[in-house]
Amino acid sequence: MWGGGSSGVITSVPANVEHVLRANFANYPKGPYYRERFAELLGDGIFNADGDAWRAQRRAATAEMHSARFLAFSAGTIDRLVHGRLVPLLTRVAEKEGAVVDLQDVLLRFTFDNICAAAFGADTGCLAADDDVPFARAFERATELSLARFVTPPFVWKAKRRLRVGGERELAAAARAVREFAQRTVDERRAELRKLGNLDDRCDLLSRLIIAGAEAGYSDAFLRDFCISFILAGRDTSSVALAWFFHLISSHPDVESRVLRDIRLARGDVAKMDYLHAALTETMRLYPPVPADFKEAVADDVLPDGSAIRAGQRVIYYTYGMGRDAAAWGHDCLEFKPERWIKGDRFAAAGESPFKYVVFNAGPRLCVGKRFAYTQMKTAAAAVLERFKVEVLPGQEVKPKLNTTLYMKNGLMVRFTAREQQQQESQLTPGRSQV
Ligand code: HEM
Repeated sequence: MWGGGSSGVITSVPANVEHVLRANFANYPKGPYYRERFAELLGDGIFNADGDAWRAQRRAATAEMHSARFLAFSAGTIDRLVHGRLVPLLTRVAEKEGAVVDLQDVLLRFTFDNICAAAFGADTGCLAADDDVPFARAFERATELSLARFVTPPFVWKAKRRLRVGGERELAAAARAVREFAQRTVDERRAELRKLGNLDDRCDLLSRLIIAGAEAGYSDAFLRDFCISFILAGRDTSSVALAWFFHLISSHPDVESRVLRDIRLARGDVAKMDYLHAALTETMRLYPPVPADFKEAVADDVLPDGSAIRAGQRVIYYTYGMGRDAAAWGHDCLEFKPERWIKGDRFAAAGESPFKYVVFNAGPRLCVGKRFAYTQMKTAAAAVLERFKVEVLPGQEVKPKLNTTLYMKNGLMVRFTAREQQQQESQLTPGRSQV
């Protein structure tokens, strides 16, 4: 990449990916190229860290996120947001004659609120707000401007950073706003602990880490960076997956019927929604929220397919291409078929190498939020689909945006119709199909 100031190999071969992500893990950290570009926003947070700093945060994150306490708490935050804010908002849209909404935008607001509630115990209120929320806006700008560094020659953005001009000046301000918000939340939570003597009523990650930190000695910077990394990792990925899911469902009525049946049979227990789980998994095979990712080699190496890698070069693995490879998925690899993931009537990924489907990464740096993400996506999809028929407006161009997250470039304009209303209308209008 001439502009980006780096070189390397791009691959979609599962054996190469397994080599990088697991077999020779120590040789492929995120590396300085990544760290430098995200330094202002992420500091030493888990998403940006390698070595001991990464290991310490990974251990803390895994212990907390797999605890029964956090699982119950996060399911509660998801439920409250879905039923207390998302469904009422969509009901208002459905009630307005002819109203159209950008579903991707609504979902992005939902997941931002959700990840902030889980990470900080903070109510950012994006779903309820008519306008942009300053913290969310600062976070978005800081992310966009950090990513711009990946495609700008280093001497250009480094000179702008030194001179504090243009996008670099804006990045410094946006990252400062994010870090100040995070620091304020840490200060307030520590003050609450001093006042009450405990944080027993709080189950968010920050509060649990403050308690755990009494022994482990986590600094304010550790806590702040950890939470910011979590927001970056968890804010947009599940919303774009959901947006692509609704898009695919709208053109596959047979899949929609099976999803609805699955939702009804599960009676509100998302763990039992196997077909919905499969439909989301299949959506992300075709539209992975993180379409490509990379690691940087510490020492010279040779990949299993014979490609030579020099120290400092990057290995980019192309998740989007891997999901659409006939060699891995068969001649129907471009078709949306959730049945691929069903054995009997249960979801089954068994037999699939985790290095063939690297949507959540694989190996020691597997996504920590995978379970959270599925609960969140299934709860939201079930609540929406059982109440509304989602009609994607015809004539719009739905296509991916060139970005590190697979957003829809122009959003997804949809209309909602309440299911009961839709049933009445289809009884009155002969020929209109009923789901
Ligand atoms: C559909 C939704 C999601 C997808 C597809 C996804 C995908 C990924 C991928 C590809 C990575 C590896 C990134 C890298 O190493 O470069 C990752 C890491 C991570 N994800 Fe997710 N993610 C999702 C949702 C979430 C959520 C909701 C959270 C938080 C609750 C989360 C937390 C994390 C964290 C903390 C890491 C860093 C792990 C580490 O480096 O050890 N993710 N995710």
